[in-house]
Amino acid sequence: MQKLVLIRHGESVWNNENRFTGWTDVDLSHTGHMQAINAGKLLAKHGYNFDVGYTSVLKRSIKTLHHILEELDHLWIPVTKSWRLNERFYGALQGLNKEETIQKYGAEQVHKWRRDPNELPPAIKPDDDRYPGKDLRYCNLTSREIPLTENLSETMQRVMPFWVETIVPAIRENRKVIVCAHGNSLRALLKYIDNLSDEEVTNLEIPTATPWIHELDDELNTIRHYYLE
Ligand SMILES: O=C(O)[C@H](O)COP(=O)(O)O
Repeated sequence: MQKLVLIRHGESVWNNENRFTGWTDVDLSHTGHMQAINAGKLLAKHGYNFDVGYTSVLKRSIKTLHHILEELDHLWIPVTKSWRLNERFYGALQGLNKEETIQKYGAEQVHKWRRDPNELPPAIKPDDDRYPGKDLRYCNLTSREIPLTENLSETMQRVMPFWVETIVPAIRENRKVIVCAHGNSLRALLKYIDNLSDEEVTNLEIPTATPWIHELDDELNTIRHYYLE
């Protein structure tokens, strides 16, 4: 039996301001830093340690993992950062306040944008300042890989190769793995590895900075999962 630890980043400044974030590189709030440190302390208290860590290329997730590894005195382990673990790209919603968006478009539409796996938020255009193609960290992506908007199914399509080609081989080599990512990239990952239905994934809400333990069998199917307390 292998234990895989998944964790969503701590509260970000825009989580706190209730704004759609997506690929915007927003920092952790003070609360977010504290949540991440506490998550590290909790993992330490339960005797966890890791051989390898994976995270996105967004600082709220990178810093959360860093805090955790610092608390475990494990800052030295290899950490791979990949755009494939980024939050879902929220298109033209990025930067908007979620409550104001509900007032403008209605609760039903906003719920669909947020939780329907097949609903696409309004797209940006490549001349938009929010276009990731303007950001150096994405310079090796093809134009097809750079999103203008994304639904959860598309997020799953880009998370999946990272799971299959990078994380799975590490688990098969018996390495102890922690993945620190985002609400929707983790939902996408779970949809794939646990074969969740659209309805199940729609109802899946992942709290910030709470270690989520997945016990896996030899085929890497989840036997059980729980949040560490
Ligand atoms: O990108 C965001 O705004 C959040 O990290 C996730 O938002 P959601 O819960 O509205 O999908």
